[in-house]
Amino acid sequence: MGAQEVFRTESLSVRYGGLVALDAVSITVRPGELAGLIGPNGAGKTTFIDAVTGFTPTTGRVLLGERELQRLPAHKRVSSGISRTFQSLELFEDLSIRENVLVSTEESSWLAPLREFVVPRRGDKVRKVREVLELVGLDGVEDAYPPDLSLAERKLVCVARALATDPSLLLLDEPAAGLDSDASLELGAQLRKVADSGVSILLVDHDMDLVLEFCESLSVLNFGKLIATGPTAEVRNDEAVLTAYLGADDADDDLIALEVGL
Ligand SMILES: Nc1ncnc2c1ncn2[C@@H]1O[C@H](COP(=O)(O)OP(=O)(O)OP(=O)(O)O)[C@@H](O)[C@H]1O
Repeated sequence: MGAQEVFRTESLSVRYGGLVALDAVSITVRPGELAGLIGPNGAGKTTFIDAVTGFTPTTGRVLLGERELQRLPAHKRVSSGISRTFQSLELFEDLSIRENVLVSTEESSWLAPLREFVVPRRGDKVRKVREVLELVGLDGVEDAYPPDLSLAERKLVCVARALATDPSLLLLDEPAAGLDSDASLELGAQLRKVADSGVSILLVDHDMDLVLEFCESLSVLNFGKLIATGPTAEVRNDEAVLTAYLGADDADDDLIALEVGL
């Protein structure tokens, strides 16, 4: 892998029966980059995240640094440095924010309780929770519960929880869904800070203002195929991208947003 890349897929493909949901997709992400992955509904964006994180069977290669991950189960990919969030908020409502984030610092090994007994690490973990909450701009919320927070804050807790595993690549599946445009832009600014701290981010989102404003590079999927990838300024003017969005019959909010953004 080149020095300018931290993450790369090569010809990553996913089939669901007769449907090719992802067709030989090759994407790279650079260190500290906030990269965007966009595409119309059903284009294969979540499938790409599932494929990279080991949630669905694939062909092709997934590389993080020099390490090949495509044959590893999902939990080993996490310990190798890939972390993700899900489209739905996956917070435990009756656990405090501290406990919600602590969950992802727990080791999956059966030896973990023994190790914890010999060398207790709860203090380190609590410090880690504070550190990742600060990184997403949520200082002092550890003792609150998810219902006490705004939707935007709860989404940032999900990002913090993904950060608590010390990933070198963070995959975010539509973190701005349901946020108004101001909250979405605030989220983008916060993600920019996370990327600046050295964590590379691949951001899947429908919010075109968000990706055009904050992402340094964009990859565009359509019907499972990668139709463009490169610096945002180039991809936003790409002919195939304009056709995929503006040529679509279904002019829903996302497409209108891209049209306005373009
Ligand atoms: N588990 C599955 N089994 C069968 N087909 C699936 C499965 N998951 C996704 N698909 C199909 O694969 C295609 C890609 O879906 P995917 O959810 O990856 O798209 P997306 O770009 O994330 O869409 P959206 O923007 O609506 O979230 C769609 O045609 C979808 O119906």
